[in-house]
Amino acid sequence: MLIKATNLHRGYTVGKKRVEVLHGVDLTINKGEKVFLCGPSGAGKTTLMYTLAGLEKPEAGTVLIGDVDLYSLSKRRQANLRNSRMAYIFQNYYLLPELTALENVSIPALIGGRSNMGAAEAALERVGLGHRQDHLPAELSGGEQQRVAIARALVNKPEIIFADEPTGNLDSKNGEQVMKMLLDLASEDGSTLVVVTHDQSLTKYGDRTLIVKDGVVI
Ligand SMILES: Nc1ncnc2c1ncn2[C@@H]1O[C@H](COP(=O)(O)OP(=O)(O)OP(=O)(O)O)[C@@H](O)[C@H]1O
Repeated sequence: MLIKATNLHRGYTVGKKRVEVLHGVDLTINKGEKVFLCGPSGAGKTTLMYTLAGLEKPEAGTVLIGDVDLYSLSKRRQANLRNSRMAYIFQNYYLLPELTALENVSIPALIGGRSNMGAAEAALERVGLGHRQDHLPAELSGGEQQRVAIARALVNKPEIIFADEPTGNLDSKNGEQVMKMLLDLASEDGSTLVVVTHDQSLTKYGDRTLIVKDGVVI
């Protein structure tokens, strides 16, 4: 067991209205597993992933990462845990526009206090973009930008990669290529992968698909 969530609750209050999103979610994800979170729009997939990923504190319940109770840690220790053991990929890539592809990929190493351009170059090679390292994000296609974001996620060899609709902005052919690349590279490194997607046709590449519906995992 690498991730164990127990009885997670999360809702939002907007004005006077309360929306319950997670109603007591329990799940376990094993080391090296590739898990998709699917389900209808608004079901709470992103909320669940953010909660597992240390990005959104549940109102009740616990998230264990290995034997560490994530939200019982101080904010600083949570940040250290995220930086050292996790990586994130988002639908909108979130590359820094004024930095080159190579500089973007090197950021996680710089945050960790290690300047390692060699590792960043190697990660860009792994996603097939060694020849684009000096390009700015605006000079790359959507699929290429997401491959740079994948290289950035891989560069520190994280234990867990969380991806929120990583192919949501790509056409179906590009999306399938990018998803396959992400799964293959995570497998090579033995990383655990948690991916939110609404595209059920891509879930065949994973080990397990969890359906989020009405605030629970079914
Ligand atoms: N910060 C917020 N404030 C208020 N409501 C929110 C907030 N974040 C999410 N919600 C609500 O929580 C519910 C679940 O949102 P979430 O983004 O987790 O769903 P999802 O399954 O990922 O949806 P989609 O597939 O459409 O992205 C939605 O009804 C949404 O409006």
